[in-house]
Amino acid sequence: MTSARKPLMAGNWKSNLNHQEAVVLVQKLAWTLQDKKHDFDKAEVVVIPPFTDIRSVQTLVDGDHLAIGYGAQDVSEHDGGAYTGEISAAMLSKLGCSYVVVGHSERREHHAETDAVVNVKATKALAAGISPIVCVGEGLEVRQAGDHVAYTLEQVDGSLAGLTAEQLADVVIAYEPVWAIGTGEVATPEDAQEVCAAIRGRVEETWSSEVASALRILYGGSVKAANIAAIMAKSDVDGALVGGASLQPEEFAGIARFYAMPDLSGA
Ligand SMILES: O=C[C@H](O)COP(=O)(O)O
Repeated sequence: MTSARKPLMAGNWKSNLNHQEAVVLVQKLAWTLQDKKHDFDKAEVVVIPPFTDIRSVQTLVDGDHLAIGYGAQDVSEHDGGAYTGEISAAMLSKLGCSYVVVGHSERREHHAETDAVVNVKATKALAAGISPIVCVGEGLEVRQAGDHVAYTLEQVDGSLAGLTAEQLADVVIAYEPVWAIGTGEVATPEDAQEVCAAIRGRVEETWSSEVASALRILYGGSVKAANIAAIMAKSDVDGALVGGASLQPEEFAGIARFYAMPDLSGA
């Protein structure tokens, strides 16, 4: 991690927690971070609840002046109209969302989202003033074939196609090897660094070194308080997109406080 890029720890709750449980979790997270004197300059902390929880989280964050940010797990390709079930970027903006996850592997897999769809969603988010967290990453077969870098860079190319350098300033990329998501099978810090560095290199080639050096690239996949310090020690990893561990406030607070954690990797 380079100091010019503020680390971002984003907790993707996926389809977990109703709006009442959401309030309890965010309160516990805020108390834990406050108790441990978390330095928000050292890591931005963001929760990504289901749509139904966002209004409650907004009310809590605003009412208690919390430094915790929040976002959504998906956004519509459409601006509004006759698209039953879709949530537009303007709606998320009105709810105060700073971030939206686009192209999560679970949406790519279960909702057949292509890079072209992810590209439109990222563009809609940016137009509404919301930073897209664009997810990329390979499955196990691709990894075993040794094609993980090329595969992931193709997703980066397709998902970010046509965006300007100015737009890239508000984009976050999350590298999530699918085989490491929810499996307990964490990629090694070296695995994460290899692909995150390749992504940064591709962004430098396509845009510029200024854009690449300012871009935050997260790692995601079985991140825990016990392994985050080793992952964050890598120069091209700027944070984490956390699933399961973000549902436990103590654990997620420990991840956010990676800078105070011992590196237990033995590396
Ligand atoms: O969005 C988060 C990722 O899918 C990682 O999930 P996980 O930390 O449960 O492996």
